[in-house]
Amino acid sequence: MSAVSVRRVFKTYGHTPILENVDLDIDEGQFCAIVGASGCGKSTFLRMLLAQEMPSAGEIRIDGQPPAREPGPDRGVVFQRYSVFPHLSVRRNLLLPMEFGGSRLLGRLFGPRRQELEREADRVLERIGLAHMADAWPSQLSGGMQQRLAIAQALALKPKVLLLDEPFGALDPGTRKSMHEFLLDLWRETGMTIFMVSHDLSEAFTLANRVLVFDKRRWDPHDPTAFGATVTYDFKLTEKDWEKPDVPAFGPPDAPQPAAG
Ligand SMILES: Nc1ncnc2c1ncn2[C@@H]1O[C@H](COP(=O)(O)OP(=O)(O)OP(=O)(O)O)[C@@H](O)[C@H]1O
Repeated sequence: MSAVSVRRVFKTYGHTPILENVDLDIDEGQFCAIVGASGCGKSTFLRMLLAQEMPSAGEIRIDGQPPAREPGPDRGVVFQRYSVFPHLSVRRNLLLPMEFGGSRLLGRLFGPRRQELEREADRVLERIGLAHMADAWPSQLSGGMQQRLAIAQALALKPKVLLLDEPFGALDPGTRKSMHEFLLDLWRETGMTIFMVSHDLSEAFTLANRVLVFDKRRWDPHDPTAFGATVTYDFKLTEKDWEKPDVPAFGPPDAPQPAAG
């Protein structure tokens, strides 16, 4: 059974089709990058995996079940804009999901298990270059630092499915590279299934082992909103073809091309 199955999913807002006939099987442990033109429905697709939106038609299954409406350790999520708790220190921000993961019924943990988690949190903070800020408030961190913390927070739960919506967009190139390595290490360690929306093709092809291109198959020049997007290319990469393949430019197939000069 696929970890995630998407069967003939359509999504419409009002009368406007956004996605049409998306049909996918994602294996457990696959790292799927989702790329496509702005506004083609990539975030909408992620929101359907989170059950924040329902398909207008078709169905989505995660481990054979419809995606749960409640957030839980089965799915972690990171959005482009960092979303950490402003009233908790950096260390507490990281400990909170760890405690939640380790003690779902009992609430806060105490004793040796808690000390173990604190040591684990400190190791992660060291790893993401925030050890010196462990006792600071999020407001004292730069945007890039806050995003690193948000990513580490989502990963702390070791979710089965991780959903990333442009998670590295706001990071400087050096930080971005070290967060790429951090994510890849955790992916290899945990074998979680990852969906990552990215506008950066090289990032998509460097990190993921499957790249889904969302685009419109049909295009009405008189009404650009007449048709929704679907998966037009599905690149399954092996270690050997980790190099970026020749990917066509995004855009509707029959859209007028900009005039040269
Ligand atoms: N709640 C909503 N109600 C109505 N229209 C919406 C809603 N959410 C998204 N849309 C529209 O659906 C389309 C797809 O939006 P979405 O954010 O999924 O695109 P995207 O591919 O993630 O874009 P970007 O790359 O720019 O982030 C857009 O035209 C957007 O305006």
